[in-house]
Amino acid sequence: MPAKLYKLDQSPPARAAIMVCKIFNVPVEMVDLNVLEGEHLTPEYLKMNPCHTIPVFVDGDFVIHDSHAMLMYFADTYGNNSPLYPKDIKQRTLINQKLFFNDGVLFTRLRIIANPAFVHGVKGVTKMQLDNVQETYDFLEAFLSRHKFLALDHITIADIAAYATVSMFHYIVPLDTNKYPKLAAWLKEMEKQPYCQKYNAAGAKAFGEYMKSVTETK
Ligand SMILES: N[C@@H](CCC(=O)N[C@@H](CS)C(=O)NCC(=O)O)C(=O)O
Repeated sequence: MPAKLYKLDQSPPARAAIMVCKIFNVPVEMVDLNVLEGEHLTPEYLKMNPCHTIPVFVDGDFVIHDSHAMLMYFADTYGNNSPLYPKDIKQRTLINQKLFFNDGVLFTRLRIIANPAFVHGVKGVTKMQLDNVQETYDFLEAFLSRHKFLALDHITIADIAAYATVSMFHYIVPLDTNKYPKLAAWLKEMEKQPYCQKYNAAGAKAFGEYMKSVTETK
């Protein structure tokens, strides 16, 4: 049986997994999940991923239920020493740190807004939730003042994971490009990457516009 990636194009972690699969030609069958129909809540899906999140990668009895772990696994297994995830332990640690930053800070701050709206139909957003997104622009600007990209001076899997998330932020919190020039330049550079254009742009736009429509301040 071929390996499968359960995904949803509107989901940032799923898009990051798709982009890295495509970059490294990971042999995988892509399976779309309809969250609105509860396809992530079936007993079969919960057996693979009790947390019922998307994406999930399954290869026989080997299951990965976190996109960041997937990116590391895809790079190590199919990346052939790619600079996207170098073997040098210090560089790797800097990349891992920014992958955890995406999961723990960037994506979490988006998920707190997006999940209630998309999964549970709860509309509206608090000022604090928007301020939390705004604050990530300060973090990102500071990181991008140290290196050209988030972890190093070249693109790594951490940029791909973070871009999948941050490319949606401006729909809910407009970005002041004068105040955040490094972040604006990083967004522009990432936007140019063919895999971002092909596998991120449409999903980010669709979900971003949806988010904009449901996030009037409470
Ligand atoms: N840390 C996980 C987070 C995945 C996640 O929260 N995905 C959202 C979609 S963007 C989801 O599945 N939400 C549905 C749910 O939690 O029931 C990852 O990186 O894969």
